[in-house]
Parts: sequence; structure tokens; C-alpha cells
Amino acid sequence: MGNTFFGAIADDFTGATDLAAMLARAGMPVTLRIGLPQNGDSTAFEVIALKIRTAPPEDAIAEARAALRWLRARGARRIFWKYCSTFDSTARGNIGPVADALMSDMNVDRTVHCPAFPENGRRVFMGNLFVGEQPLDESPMKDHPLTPMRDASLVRLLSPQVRRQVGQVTFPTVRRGSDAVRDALERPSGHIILDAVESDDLTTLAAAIHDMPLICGGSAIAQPLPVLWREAGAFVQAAPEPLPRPAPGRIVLSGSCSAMTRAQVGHYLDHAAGYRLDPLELARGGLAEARSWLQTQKADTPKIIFATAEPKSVAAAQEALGVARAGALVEDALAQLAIDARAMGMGRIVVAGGETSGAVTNALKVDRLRIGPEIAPGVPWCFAGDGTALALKSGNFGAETFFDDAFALLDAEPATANAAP
Ligand SMILES: Nc1ncnc2c1ncn2[C@@H]1O[C@H](COP(=O)(O)OP(=O)(O)OP(=O)(O)O)[C@@H](O)[C@H]1O
Ligand SMILES: O=C(O)[C@@H](O)C(=O)CO
Repeated sequence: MGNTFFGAIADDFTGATDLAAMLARAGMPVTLRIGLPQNGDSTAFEVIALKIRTAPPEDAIAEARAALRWLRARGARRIFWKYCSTFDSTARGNIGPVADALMSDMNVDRTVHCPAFPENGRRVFMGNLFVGEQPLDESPMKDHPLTPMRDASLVRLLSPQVRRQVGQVTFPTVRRGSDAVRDALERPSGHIILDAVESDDLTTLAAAIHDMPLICGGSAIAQPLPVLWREAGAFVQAAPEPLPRPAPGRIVLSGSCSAMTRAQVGHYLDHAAGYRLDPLELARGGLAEARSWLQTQKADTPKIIFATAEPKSVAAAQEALGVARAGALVEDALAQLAIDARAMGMGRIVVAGGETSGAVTNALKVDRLRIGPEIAPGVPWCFAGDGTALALKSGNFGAETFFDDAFALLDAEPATANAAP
């Protein structure tokens, strides 16, 4: 048995950094692994970033199971299946199929699902997921390039994906407090969706679920849990360590087409040099022009390379090339450009988009990240072994000024990993 207490399996890379940020906020020394770890060492809080959100369900299940085996072999007693706070999934999965598989392997007959992240406007009321003031299916998530969300009812979204029953603990019970939630969780087995409207509701829920072996959801429910585990003396906490100082060169690479990223890119282009990638042109002419453009740039001036586009233009590229090929062309391009940027001395790299972040971190051969200061709720600076700083931004996270906020924070930061709040 190893010394791991908490083990998370995240379905994409920005989701993994988001979860790691919440644990770091709670003062936890968290290690973020990119892909299934190949080596034997482990720490008390492990987050494994996979890239399985849109993979075929069989592949997603196989990878999640392998991650579970790795974590349990190191002693993990709490497993967290981290998916998107906007429940991003295709009709076939992978939220449900992976949750079912983890339940079977762990031999548990119930788990909870809590995607709510009130600080970022994701709220669950009577089992319906809201983004800001809009139901999920009326929010910009309806136009997501890979996982368009066309329903807001979590029961209806999850039921076709799972073999077990789907139940609910709704808002009136949550507002009656942790004991009421605990009582309500005694009865049903299967998948139980939890309502949460404000961050206080997450604290209520955490007190009711902190001893469950498997928790599924967004990152926010993870923030109130460590304090409860620490009070119970469940793990030994390591001291924070200083972080490296990355090379000052900087670049933003954006493959996210979310509404917020579009606003952030627009804002940054007011004062940064920009190069737009178009999947149709990439298919025709390859990447040479973009690489040449990058070579003309100075390392430490603000710059952005982006495929970020309006839904109409994304749809046109997808129609011509197919969804997967359009996505892969952009991801491969940004991955190669990240390699070029790092070779040019850009040690501060902001990536927008979960799939895009997966492609970039894989290309940079990053296998482990330490967690630094949080730029915006759910987006921390992360530090690779060679000192490169990466901020992996979920599509809809951050303010309009996010890219400037990110670099300003790093310019100012004395940098200690996982400092307690
Ligand atoms: N102009 C474009 N046309 C077609 N596809 C694009 C275009 N730009 C980006 N893409 C693809 O759209 C997908 C965007 O997914 P990604 O996960 O990177 O962003 P996101 O969904 O906004 O972020 P998150 O998952 O963190 O919310 C990627 O596969 C990307 O390659
Ligand atoms: O939960 C979220 O919204 C994010 O961590 C995410 O998963 C985006 O890909």
C-alpha cells in the first residue's frame, strides 16, 4: 500500500487543473499527472488527467479503469471522477459508462454526481443544470464543437448512459442540511444527482458525502472535502515547495471556440500580435505559414495563435472536413506551435480549451505538473518539471481579461506550490 489518500480521474486536461486548483485552494499538496503515470512514486493527493471526454466509450472505460488500478495500488481510499461542470458528453457517454465501470471495479452500489460550480455560474436546481441564468441547453454549450448540450435535465442526460438507476437529492433537502442529505442518500442505490445552487450548498453536501468511496462531478464539490478529511486525520500533509521561475517569453494558444474564449481572444487582440488558424487552410496548405509567423515574433511580447471562431465558421469547417478531422487539424497545429514556442524561449504558455490543452501538453511531453497560483476560479498556473509554466484554461472560464491576468500574476508571483489559503 502506498501513501495516496485521494485519487482523481479527470476526463480532460483543463478539468484536471481545475480540480487540482480547488484542492490546492484548500491547502492540499496535489500532484497532477498527465496521462496514466508510468512510474511508481505517489503523493497523498493525486489527480490523473486523461483525454477521454469524447473518446469511444470502450476506450474511455479502459483508460479510467487503468487509472483507478494505479490509484488503488497506491492506497487511494477516495476516488473522484472529474467531468465537466457543464456535463459535456456525447449521447453515448462518457460520464455514465465510466462512472458505472468505476462503481463495478470498486464494488460500490451508489455514487453521487455534483457538477455544480456556483462560483463559475454552474448551478443545479431540481436536477436541471444552469449556466449563468440559462438552462444548459439554451447556453452557449448548445453550440459546442464536440459535445453540443441539447438538454438541461441531468436525469435525462445521464439515464441513457448508465446501467444503474438515476435518483436525485433536490434543493429542498439540501437546504435542510447535511443530516437530511445523508438520510436521503441512505435509500437509493445507483447514481444520485445532487442539487447545489450556492457554494454553501457544496459545504452542506460535502459534510454528507465525505466518507463515500466514489464521488463524481465538477471540481467545486472537491474544495470543501479536504478540510473534513484533515479533521478526521485521514492523510499526512506534505509541506509546500517553492516553484521554479519560468523563462519570461510568453504565448497564448487557443483552440477553444466557447463564448468566453471568443471574448477573451477579441480582447487580447486589441494589444497582442495575433495569427488565426483556419482548419480549411490547414487542410489545404499545412502549417508552414503559421510556423514562419511565429519565428518572426519576439519571445517576450504578447502574442496569440488561435483557431477560435464563431459557431457558423466552426460548422462550415466541420461540414467540409468532418468534426474529428477539423478538431484534429487544429489540435495538431497548436501542439506543433507549442513545441516551436518553447524552443524559442517562451516558458509561459496559456492554452485555451480542454482538448487543445491535452494536445499541447502531450506534445510538450509533460507528464507531471505542480500547481501554482490561481488566475481565475478553476484555472491555476501549473509548472512542468523543466520549469515551463502552463495555464490550461477551460473554454468558459476566466474573465475577458484572462490572458493579461495570467501573465500579470506570474510576473508578480514569488511562487510557492500549493500554498494554504
Ligand atoms: N475553427 C475551428 N473549426 C473547427 N473546429 C475547431 C476550430 N477551432 C477549434 N476547433 C476544435 O474544437 C475543439 C474545441 O475543444 P476544446 O476542448 O479545446 O475547447 P473547449 O471545449 O472550449 O474547452 P473546454 O473543454 O475546456 O470547455 C478542439 O477539438 C479544436 O481543435
Ligand atoms: O468543470 C469544468 O467546467 C472544467 O473543469 C472542464 O472540465 C472544462 O473542460
